[in-house]
Amino acid sequence: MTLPKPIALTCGEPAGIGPELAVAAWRLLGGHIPFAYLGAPDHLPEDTPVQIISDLSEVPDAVTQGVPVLPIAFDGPRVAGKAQSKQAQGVIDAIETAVRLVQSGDASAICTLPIHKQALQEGAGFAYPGHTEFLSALAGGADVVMMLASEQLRVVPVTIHIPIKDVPDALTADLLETRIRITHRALKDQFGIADPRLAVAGLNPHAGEGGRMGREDLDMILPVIQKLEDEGMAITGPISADTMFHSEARRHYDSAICMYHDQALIPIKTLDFDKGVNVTLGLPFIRTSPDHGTAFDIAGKGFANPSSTIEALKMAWHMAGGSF
Ligand SMILES: NC(=O)c1ccc[n+]([C@@H]2O[C@H](COP(=O)([O-])OP(=O)(O)OC[C@H]3O[C@@H](n4cnc5c(N)ncnc54)[C@H](O)[C@@H]3O)[C@@H](O)[C@H]2O)c1
Ligand SMILES: N[C@H](C(=O)O)[C@H](O)COP(=O)(O)O
Repeated sequence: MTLPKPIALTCGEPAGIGPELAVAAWRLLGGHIPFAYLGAPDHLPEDTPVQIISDLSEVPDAVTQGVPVLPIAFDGPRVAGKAQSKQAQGVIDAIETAVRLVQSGDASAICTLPIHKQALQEGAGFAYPGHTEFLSALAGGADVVMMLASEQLRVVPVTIHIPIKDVPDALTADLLETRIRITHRALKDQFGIADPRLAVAGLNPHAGEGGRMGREDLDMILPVIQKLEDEGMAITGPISADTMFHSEARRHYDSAICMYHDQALIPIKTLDFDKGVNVTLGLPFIRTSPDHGTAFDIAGKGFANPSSTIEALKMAWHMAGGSF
């Protein structure tokens, strides 16, 4: 059987926990999921056995000896816990390199370690609020969906990285319908669910309480749901967001569609912070990521939990056709 190509694992913010997570993942996965770290070899913890490679075809041999590293130029050493402006461009270069490798077919998927958005904006004028939007742009403006997924729950925020005050205006019927259709398709194609069931949250308290606490639920969300239901989609809502995440409620859907970032991410990070995976749907390639950020407060101290990174690598590998 032919194995999928290796995964390109981008370093993310070197001041964060990314470098130590890459090494922990390599040790725990024991080479069963071949990946290359795209970053600076000297940013990895001191005792790391590093295998410098120049091409991803070298990964299957290299990964049994050490962490395969495809070097990306960085200005200076890592300072754990403190982002340096001069290193912001290297972080972006690693992501762009990974995308080139997956688009050329040299990588089967990309997995991204956390970036610090503020550091990238201040250091390199990074114009995107996150990987999701940057990857969409690198893929030619693809309509994408941010999903966070774990064994217990999948969630999709319809609006993503925008201020809460802008949410009502950004939420349109077109956007909602597009995000739902992409999610539905991906649940079939990438998660193997034959007839996905979707539960859509309302925007307002009690999903608007019949229009008494806001009209978006009735005027915009409900008609989209009815249209998709008429087409045969298994979809319900708008549901009051405060009651759709308890264990009995979760048994009735395969993904929750939420109206804004924290409505979606608070429940999954509360239930499954250690094992949640951030996956971008709608791209012409596979992208996963751990569900946490750069964790500057613990970077370099050696106790960052690698479980979410391992789950992200496993999901990418599985989606690429690999087994583990
Ligand atoms: N995929 C990504 O690139 C991504 C994801 C989330 C947040 N971020 C960014 O990360 C930066 C910091 O965000 P934040 O402080 O809100 O969240 P965070 O996830 O970095 O940290 C929140 C808390 O969780 C802890 N934590 C996080 N990951 C951990 C791990 N693997 N093991 C043990 N403890 C862990 C941290 O120590 C901290 O106390 C922000 O710039 C944010 O935008 C990036
Ligand atoms: N919203 C994500 C989270 O809180 O986990 C995080 O910011 C990552 O987003 P990107 O994958 O777009 O960087």
